[in-house]
Amino acid sequence: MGITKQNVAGGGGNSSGVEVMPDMYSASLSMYAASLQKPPVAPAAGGFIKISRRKLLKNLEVNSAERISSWVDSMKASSPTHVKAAPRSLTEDHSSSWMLHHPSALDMFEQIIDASQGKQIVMFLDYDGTLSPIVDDPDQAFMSKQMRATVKKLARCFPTAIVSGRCRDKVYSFVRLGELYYAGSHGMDIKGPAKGSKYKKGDQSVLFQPASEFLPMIDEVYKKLVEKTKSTPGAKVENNKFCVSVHFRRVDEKEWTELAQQVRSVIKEYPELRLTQGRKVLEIRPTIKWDKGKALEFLLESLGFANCTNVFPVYIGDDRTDEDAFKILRDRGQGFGILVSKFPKETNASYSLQEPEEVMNFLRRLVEWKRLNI
Ligand SMILES: O=P(O)(O)OC[C@H]1O[C@H](O[C@H]2O[C@H](CO)[C@@H](O)[C@H](O)[C@H]2O)[C@H](O)[C@@H](O)[C@@H]1O
Repeated sequence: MGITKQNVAGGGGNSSGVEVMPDMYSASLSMYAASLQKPPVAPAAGGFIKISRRKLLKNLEVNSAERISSWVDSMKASSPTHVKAAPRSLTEDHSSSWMLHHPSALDMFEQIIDASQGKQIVMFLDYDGTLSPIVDDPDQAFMSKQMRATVKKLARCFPTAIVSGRCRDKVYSFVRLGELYYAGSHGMDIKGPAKGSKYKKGDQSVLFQPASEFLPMIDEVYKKLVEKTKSTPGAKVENNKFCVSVHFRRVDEKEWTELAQQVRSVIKEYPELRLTQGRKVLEIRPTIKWDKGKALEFLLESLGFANCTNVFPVYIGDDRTDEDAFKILRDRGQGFGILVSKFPKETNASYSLQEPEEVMNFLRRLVEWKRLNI
């Protein structure tokens, strides 16, 4: 394998180890950028920056308040109710121009197949919001029987991997298909098929966990977050093994600032961790240079397609964390990403699908095309 532990170690967040990925709709983007680009203070003679303790504490407080406020702006921006607040005509114009650049993968099916001709299609599927509809309770995010049957057939036709922010065991308990590759914890926990995949390489099953030394820390942070957020009604902390999710889908918007402060008060003690955001969820993970994009490259390599030109990876996902994988495909100029979204979003994906039902239809068409073209 060309990917080692050494080249995944290293910082991914800013100097405080905390990074929020802001949403395109948010005015917070510029505020966030500005907060990262504060003019440097000129050092005094001798290389020291002279600053009184009182001023230092005051600065820390202000920075912390700014950071909390940019988190909350970003939390609001990721909520469709805020996105819909734009004037209707503007939304419609934006929407149709977005669809021109990211057409439906179902409408473009023939063109997609033409582009893949002669190449090995490899399928990468996100779970929540892609294979299963978004629901209020993360423990109830089941995929339908029909979707499961479709993914099973898909895996007979093409090498297939599930790439999820969830803990690998949890996503496996939802999907229950032993013939797939699974990358849990945003790609930080990769395992090859347990049984009967014709795409399995060799006898050994792949197992790759680039963040294993963070396990005790993540466990500790999970417990602290559970304790800290228990006073916020609706907050739910999920242990995803190599990362932790703090859900605010069921938290009243008036409590979001309080929740952000609670999360910040825990993770400020851990510069080795960073914060990113998904759909109504704050995600805390190690600052190693590893994400769903790196997991995609690792899996292609494991499948024997490291330097191949005749491979055609297709990645389908709905979340900000899936953008890392879309970008890898765009940069490699191989295959493409499909964003699952009902709303226009800034994305590196080439095509779009509106919801898991459309994802299932797209996968069924792939299976049918393969059946007719063996
Ligand atoms: O990479 P994914 O498979 O998309 O995982 C990302 C997060 O998905 C889950 O949360 C999301 O789905 C929940 C169930 O529909 C929903 O309640 C929540 O608001 C969404 O953010 C999962 O629970 C998280 O741990 C994952 O990080």
